[in-house]
Amino acid sequence: MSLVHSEENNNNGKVCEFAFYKHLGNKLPVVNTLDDLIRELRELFDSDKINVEYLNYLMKSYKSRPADWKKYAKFDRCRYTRNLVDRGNGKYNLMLLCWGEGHGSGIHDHADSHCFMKMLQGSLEEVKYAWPKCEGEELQEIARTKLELNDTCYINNSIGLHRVENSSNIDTAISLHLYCPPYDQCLVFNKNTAKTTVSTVTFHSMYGKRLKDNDKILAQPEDN
Ligand SMILES: N[C@@H](CS(=O)O)C(=O)O
Ligand SMILES: [Fe+2]
Repeated sequence: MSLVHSEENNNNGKVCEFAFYKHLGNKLPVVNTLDDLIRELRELFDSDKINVEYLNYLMKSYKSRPADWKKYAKFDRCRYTRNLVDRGNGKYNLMLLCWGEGHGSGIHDHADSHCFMKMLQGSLEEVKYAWPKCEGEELQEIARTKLELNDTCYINNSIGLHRVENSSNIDTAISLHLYCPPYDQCLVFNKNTAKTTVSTVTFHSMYGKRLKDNDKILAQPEDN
């Protein structure tokens, strides 16, 4: 499986409105519900070549409707949770991340995975960092983005590292993440020293069912 850009997309990696449209032969699917989105994603990933503009289009065109996803939205008091929605035939993981007030991730990479993200509720701040040149140096911030309802964003290791935070102390936030291929380990970085630790990521629930604590694998990235 590989991710490809539409040939017509010469807009420096930005999504070209017409690229996927031409790719589809002018037939755009209707994505009204989360089930529509899941169906269209599965169909897209049936192919060996995944058109990135089209995947972006699908993530953008779904408009969040809480009734669609509330069965997956399970929070923890202490940290953000990862809740599996669909395994996409082993080619990708689609999941809901539930962020309590003040919850955030540590600074991390995404292994060899492409990460597409969409806001379903509330807002989050994403801070991107450059890869450190050597251990011992402080990580350099390269971008800071506020993500509001229905916004989408994308990251992979060639773009850099990031951390995500719900900075509100009154509202929770929920985001939808697609990782292809799925990954279960990533690197977590200390902001001041760039020292890394390997972190195994896990699910809080799968298909709407909470996992017992002893079914969960090791730890999730630490905040720092
Ligand atoms: N990539 C993180 C969430 S985020 O901070 O982008 C995870 O899957 O746990
Ligand atoms: Fe991430």
